[in-house]
Amino acid sequence: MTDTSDPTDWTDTETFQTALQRAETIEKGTYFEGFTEGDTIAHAAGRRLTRAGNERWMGQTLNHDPAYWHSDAADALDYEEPPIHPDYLLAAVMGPTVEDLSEKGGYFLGRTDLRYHTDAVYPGTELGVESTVLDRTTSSSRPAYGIVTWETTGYEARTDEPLLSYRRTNMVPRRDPVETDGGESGMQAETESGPSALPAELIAPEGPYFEDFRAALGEVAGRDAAVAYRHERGRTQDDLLIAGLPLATLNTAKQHHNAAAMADSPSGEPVTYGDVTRSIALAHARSDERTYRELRYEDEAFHDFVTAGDTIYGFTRVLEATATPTVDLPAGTDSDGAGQVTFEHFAFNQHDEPVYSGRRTALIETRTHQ
Ligand SMILES: CC(C)(COP(=O)(O)OP(=O)(O)OC[C@H]1O[C@@H](n2cnc3c(N)ncnc32)[C@H](O)[C@@H]1OP(=O)(O)O)[C@@H](O)C(=O)NCCC(=O)NCCSC(=O)C[C@H](O)C(=O)O
Repeated sequence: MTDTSDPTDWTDTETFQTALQRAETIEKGTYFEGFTEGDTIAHAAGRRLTRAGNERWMGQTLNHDPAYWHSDAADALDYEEPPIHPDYLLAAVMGPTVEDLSEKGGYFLGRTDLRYHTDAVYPGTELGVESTVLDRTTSSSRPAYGIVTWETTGYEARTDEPLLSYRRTNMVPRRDPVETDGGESGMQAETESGPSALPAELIAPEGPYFEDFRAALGEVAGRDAAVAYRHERGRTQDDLLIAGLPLATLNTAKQHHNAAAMADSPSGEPVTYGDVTRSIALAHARSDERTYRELRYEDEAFHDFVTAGDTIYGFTRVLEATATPTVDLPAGTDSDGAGQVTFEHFAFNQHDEPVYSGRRTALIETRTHQ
């Protein structure tokens, strides 16, 4: 029987605070010491992908490509129906991994070898997600942290069909830090080492088609010049971007939604989820090109925090353009009417400081694609 004669007033503030000090916390997440190379982790069930979730992500990040919500536009890009946007798919795959891999906090440092395995993913897909610990190493600059790399695969849970995979690296807090994190950001280090030499001339392509990127590369070939340009749009960080979008993908990292916990962190406040920052910069770039398919991403890195009120802009460098794809195409992708372009994209803030960079290979429509 329940004892109703408890003399303790648990709602008395002093009593309650004492209880909080004495009580054990049932923890979430995994410290660095909890990861063993080679271990595979099956994450909790992922989201059932919906048009509403897709459109919320796309609308807020300025990925306003109608192929992902309008049937005629989808048909023009050879889709059966408007598919799930690749950036939303990526965030929805990473979301359920956070509880197991990165909820303890620490920095999302970067990701590489992101590949899409299938031409399109449609609403109604139910995600399954699995990760393997590839590497764990002590951080020499921050003894309070270790550095862990995982390989993650997102698949259709009912058929086991792989949808995408990537390798992600985070700093992960150690259970027993030997030192607190007082390190400075990567941008500070870069400033101290001084600017590196740029090509004498930066030019922009004349249009958004494959031929325009190839012509621009032809123009700079053999000269002290590069195809590199900025995109005009910016997106200021608000609560929906910082807390709303990651929570909608099941991303439980406290960095994005717990202001009290973040008050004691180096940023002093919640920070934007790396994949939101990235998606905004990519949206700016995509608005100046005729994207046909996303193929792969390499060497993505997050260089500095993004917080409320920061405005994210995009900058693009064009590295290569080939009429015939040189990378493996996702199953079912037909590259007719498109050429392969490799870009380096940057997100930067209102102080012109880069906060994200990554290499992206995509199929870009040719002028003749109907
Ligand atoms: C994180 C930073 C503060 C680091 O700054 P700085 O110390 O100047 O940079 P270093 O280049 O020296 O890197 C520190 C150590 O980390 C290793 N490192 C860095 N990048 C990688 C990588 N891609 N792969 C492997 N290892 C990497 C370096 O080798 C250094 O190692 P060591 O010398 O042994 O210590 C600064 O970069 C920063 O502030 N970045 C922004 C971070 C951020 O805001 N990320 C996105 C938001 S957080 C998020 O999205 C969380 C997400 O939800 C999740 O759950 O993951």
